[in-house]
Amino acid sequence: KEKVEITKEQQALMKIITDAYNRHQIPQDVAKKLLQDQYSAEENFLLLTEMATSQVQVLVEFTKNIPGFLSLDREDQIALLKGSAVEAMFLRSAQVFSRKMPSGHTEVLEERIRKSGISEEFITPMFNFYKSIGELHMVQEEQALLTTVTILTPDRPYVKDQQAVERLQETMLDVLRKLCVLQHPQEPQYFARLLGRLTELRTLSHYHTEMLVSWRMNDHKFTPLLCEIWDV
Ligand SMILES: O=C(NC1CCCCC1)[C@H](C1CCCCC1)n1c(-c2ccc(-c3nnn[nH]3)cc2)nc2ccccc21
Repeated sequence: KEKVEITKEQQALMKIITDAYNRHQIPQDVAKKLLQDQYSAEENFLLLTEMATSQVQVLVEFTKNIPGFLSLDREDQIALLKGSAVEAMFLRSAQVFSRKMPSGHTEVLEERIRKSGISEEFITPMFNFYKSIGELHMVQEEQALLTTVTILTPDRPYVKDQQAVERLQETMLDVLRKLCVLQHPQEPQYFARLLGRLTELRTLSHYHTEMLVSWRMNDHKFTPLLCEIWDV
């Protein structure tokens, strides 16, 4: 049985990424807001676009802290951000949903999201994803590295130097793999399960444009940044 060991460099890399991930959190907590009051579909949609806009800004700041990201071709940096923004949003939403809350709060939050205005057909796949993320009980280092691996996906549209992105992603995957073995020794398949969630995430993100237009309301307004990132 080979001894899995995280090197000093990998330890330093993990600290940089986890600190950046925790530092670049959304200012106000959307879950708290949703638990406080019930809002109309219009108010919920506005809340979503506000949260998503600030999350994109936070994502840009976070990527600047990924060692090697700023050395990539600048247009490739943009392509990676644009290509991963929706997945990063659903991943962050899943982590918000899976956070430990006082008893009964998760059920209220789920109800508020179910009734928020999203069309029924997307509610099931979205919550299936949220619950499958919750079941993993990821530590914050795993959450930060999983988001980093998602951002560093080489086959996003318009990425020119895929090899450079692949090399970076492999560096992160190696740390994540070791971390999973050390954090979940009883579950040798944990790392594979974790990567399986990224496939589910990509599928969920394919629905995203349809999800947006299917909100039960007339006029869907977006911020300029979201028009750029969400292709709406
Ligand atoms: O604000 C939110 N998510 C932010 C979390 C932090 C990162 C940036 C996004 C939304 C809420 C908006 C207001 C109405 C209820 C949902 N949200 C979602 C969610 C719901 C539908 C779409 C979507 N996309 N396209 N159509 N609908 C996206 C995300 N899942 C959540 C799980 C836990 C907590 C909040 C959650």
